Amino acid sequence: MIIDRLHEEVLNKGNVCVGLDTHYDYIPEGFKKRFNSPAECILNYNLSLIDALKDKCAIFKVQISYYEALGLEGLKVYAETLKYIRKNGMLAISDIKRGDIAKTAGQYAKAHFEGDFESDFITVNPYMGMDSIEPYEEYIKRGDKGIFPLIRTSNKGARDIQFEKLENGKTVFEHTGDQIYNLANKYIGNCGYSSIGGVVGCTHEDESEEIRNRYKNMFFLIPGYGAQGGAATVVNKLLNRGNGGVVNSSRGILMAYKKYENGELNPIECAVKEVEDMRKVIGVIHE
Ligand SMILES: O=c1ccn([C@@H]2O[C@H](COP(=O)(O)O)[C@@H](O)[C@H]2O)c(=O)[nH]1
Repeated sequence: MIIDRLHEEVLNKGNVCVGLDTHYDYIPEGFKKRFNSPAECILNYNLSLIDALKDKCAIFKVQISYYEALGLEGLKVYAETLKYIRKNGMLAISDIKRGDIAKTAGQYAKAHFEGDFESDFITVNPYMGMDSIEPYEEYIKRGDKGIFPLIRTSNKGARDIQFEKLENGKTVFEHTGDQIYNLANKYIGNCGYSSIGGVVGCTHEDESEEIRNRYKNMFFLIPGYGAQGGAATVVNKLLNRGNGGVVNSSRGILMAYKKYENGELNPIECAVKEVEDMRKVIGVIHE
């Protein structure tokens, strides 16, 4: 199962998930000067980061919106970035957050688990119901693909809907998470986690320990670290003896150079330092 590979990557390289939400504005002027177009520059920034970080992170997450926003040129960069990650033996999460009726979800599955945009994991939005997740199962069953449905997101607005109490006494995110968890239990790998994981942000502390205990076999994609202010203490509650999750930081790594004097001259080295620092504060126990 694909989750066994991710579990192994965490054992070997720690819990960092490097987010490639690569906006042209995030790249320093000196780096930009070497290229003829924003698309070419973004691709080269990504490739340089992948080369420098592939031995220091568990996985890369590519946020599709930053590439879609640049039209066809951007989508070519998106495809090339995914190809490069996977060609280097690394795993990729495509952060696409799709959610639609089953027939349409089937096309999303084909689009992101095969062909030009093939990825190892995708994020999905389960709030249209469990039938919107079913089409991905065909790929999960085969063993080499996985999904991360949204459960409790990192944004402030998560409280608007996901934290609401239902008549059954559960919050909306627990009700959703429980249904995902039931399905996830069909696809447990040798490592004890399922290839159906869950997105749980590290910006809301209160229920974090409870969430970890409620979803024991669920591998978490944990966004919110760095630019959104998510804390290492929350991350450690969501992890399970140092495994069971990867922690994403995108802007915090892409623009790490801003923390250092003259950092813009060496943005890739600054990103490496950021990932190394991140590894030191999260998920210290591995077994
Ligand atoms: O709950 C969620 C789900 C997904 N995300 C995504 O993670 C990254 C976060 O970027 P930062 O720059 O590290 O804040 C981004 O791609 C989001 O779309 C999330 O933040 N929260």
